[in-house]
Order: sequence, then C-alpha cells, then structure tokens
Amino acid sequence: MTQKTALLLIQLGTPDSPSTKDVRRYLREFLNDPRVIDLPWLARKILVNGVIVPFRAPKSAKIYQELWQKSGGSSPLLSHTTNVQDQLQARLQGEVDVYMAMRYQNPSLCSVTEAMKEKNYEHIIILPLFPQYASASSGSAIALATNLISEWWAIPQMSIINQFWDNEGYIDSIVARASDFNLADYDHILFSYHGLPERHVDKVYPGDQLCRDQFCEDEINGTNALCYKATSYATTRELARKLRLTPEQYTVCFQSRLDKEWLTPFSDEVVKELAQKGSQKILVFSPAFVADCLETVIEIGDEYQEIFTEHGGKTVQLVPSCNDHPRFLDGLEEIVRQKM
Ligand SMILES: C=CC1=C(C)c2cc3[nH]c(cc4nc(cc5[nH]c(cc1n2)c(C)c5CCC(=O)O)C(CCC(=O)O)=C4C)c(C)c3C=C
Ligand SMILES: [Fe+2]
Ligand SMILES: [Fe+2]
Repeated sequence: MTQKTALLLIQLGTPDSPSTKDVRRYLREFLNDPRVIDLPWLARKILVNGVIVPFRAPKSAKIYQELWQKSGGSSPLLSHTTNVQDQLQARLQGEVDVYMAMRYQNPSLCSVTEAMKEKNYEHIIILPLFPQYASASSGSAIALATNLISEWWAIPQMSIINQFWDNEGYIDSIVARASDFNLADYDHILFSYHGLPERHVDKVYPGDQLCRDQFCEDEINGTNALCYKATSYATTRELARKLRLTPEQYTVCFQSRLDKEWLTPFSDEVVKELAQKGSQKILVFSPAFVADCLETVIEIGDEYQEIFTEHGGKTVQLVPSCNDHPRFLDGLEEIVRQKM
C-alpha cells in the first residue's frame, strides 16, 4: 500500500501588505532569526529592533509599494509560489497533497503544519524553494518545519530536500527563459545571486577552515557541497554550459548586501563598472530566486537600470525567474517522485 504523503513547499516570506506596519512586522520576524542575523541574542535585539528595522521599514515599505503596483496589487513571491503549488497539486493529484508556507509571515509554517497534523500523514516531504543551500534560507525553513512537526505525538517519516541547484528541470527552465532573448545582442551577462555574509559561508566548514581556501569558484568537492558560494558558481557553470557561454562573456555577482563583509563581487558595483567600461546592454539572470520578487523586479529591474544609465549604459534586461515554467514544475515533480 502506498504511504499517505504530503509535500510542504516553503518560500522565504513577504509582508502581508506594503504598509510600513506590515513591512516592519515582516522585517522584525525575518531579521530576528538567529540563522539570518547570527549575533548573540542581546546584540541581535539591539541591532535589529533598535537600528535596522526602525530605519529600514519605512524605506522598504516604499519599495514594496512600487512592487505591489507593478505586480497587480500583490506580492509576486506569494502569487508565483501559489501558482507553483496549484500546478504541482494538479500533477500529483491522488498521490500527494501539496501545501505551501512562508518561513516569515503568511501563510505561516505554524498554521500550515497545524492543518497538516489533522490529516495524519505517514510521510512529509519538506522542500524549501531555494536551489542553493544557505543556513539563512533553506536551513532556517528546515529547522522550523522539522521542529514544529517534531512536537506532534505521531511523528511521520520526513524527507528533506536541502538544495536542488543541479536539478535538470530547474536548470532547463532558466535556459528556456533565456531563449526569449538573443544572447549575442548583449555586451555582458550577469548571474546575480542573493548575497550572504562571508561569515555564513565560513561557518559551513569544520574547525578553522575558511571558504576562501576551498576553491569554491571552481569546483564542488568533498567539503564545499553545502557552501552557498560554491553552489552558486556550480549553478552558473551548468547554466553557462547549456547556454554555450564562454567565461569571458559572464560574471557571477552577489546582490542585496547589508554591509561590506558580504560575498563579492557586489552586483551593483559590477553593473556600474560595466557601464563605465562602455557596455550598453547587459542581461541579468537571478538563479537564486525561483520566483520573481522584490529582489528581481525592483532591485535588478529598476535600481540596477538606474545605476547603469547613470554611468553611461543603456539597457539592463532581467531574465524572469523560473516562476511556474513547465520545466521547473517537471523538476519539482521529479524531486518529489524520487522521495515517494
Ligand atoms: C536565496 C535566498 C535568500 C537568502 C540566502 C537570503 C539571505 C538574507 N536576506 C537578508 C535580508 C533581506 N532579504 C530581503 C528580501 C528577500 N530575500 C530573499 C531571499 C533570500 N535572502 C527574497 C526572496 C526576498 C524578497 C522577498 C519579497 O517579499 O519579495 C529583505 C527585505 C527587503 C529589504 O528590505 O531589502 C531583507 C532585509 C539577510 C540579512 C540575509 C542573510 C543573512
Ligand atoms: Fe534576503
Ligand atoms: Fe565555500
């Protein structure tokens, strides 16, 4: 007999609305997570609640208002993820029940796992929608989901997918998105990943080892398979191979930093330098985001466009994220079927 199985998709989260109040609540929950701001408790509380959130919330709310306006009055992260959930459910109807939760805000992991508890599943597949593992994204989602489920009296079998950057459907969906553009028309191509403090990637390694000593730009080896920098470069190599790009045609970079100690090169600085060196048209992939969101639509689509034109460039073209591309859904379906 087949096991009664559920799939739990987890995305990062987004504010309930672009009001300053809701953005503040979202930022407070997000940045108080010790896997995101990994400082001792008191230092985190002072920095996050006393400095970052009060200053950032009104600024972020303005940007979220632009995002809402551009995206038909809702968060694209939520609408794309809901589409993925619905379409995966249609593909797995009668075999697996598909749930979706956000790590921060709503639908909350707490409420979604409570609903799942009522169904007495024998097996729950936990799939955070982050292709490259980071403690601040997949790690945090997995830790909270498994903690919540572990409180149940009857704990089901749990399967955890901690990353899927090498999944063929995921890679193919990005390659397919690129087919809407003639790559030869662009002076340079960027693969812009969400940034991460360098400290976070160093903590992946045992003892005193550091990321910079592990050849993470060149290979996945026995020690760096869970290093976000290594998997970002590995994802790029896979995409470049399928897109037939030579290393001179593209640059890997990291966006959305909070301070200088984050992974380099910084995307905004690369965009500026390209414009200063005479590039007129650049194409930007954002492979760490499987759904379009604030970071792609506004940061790349608007802010990088502004920086590029300010320094002499013309066009920054964003390649849309996987969203509900059929090849991405094929990839997720394959991941689930392998665990059944
Ligand atoms: C690849 C996945 C992500 C990682 C890793 C990640 C790390 C990380 N992020 C922040 C701070 C912020 N991120 C914000 C937005 C945001 N982050 C991700 C994904 C990852 N973050 C997404 C998908 C989004 C967009 C959400 C949406 O609603 O569209 C924000 C909020 C926006 C802002 O004020 O700039 C912050 C803040 C840190 C500190 C961090 C790792 C330490
Ligand atoms: Fe983030
Ligand atoms: Fe590394």
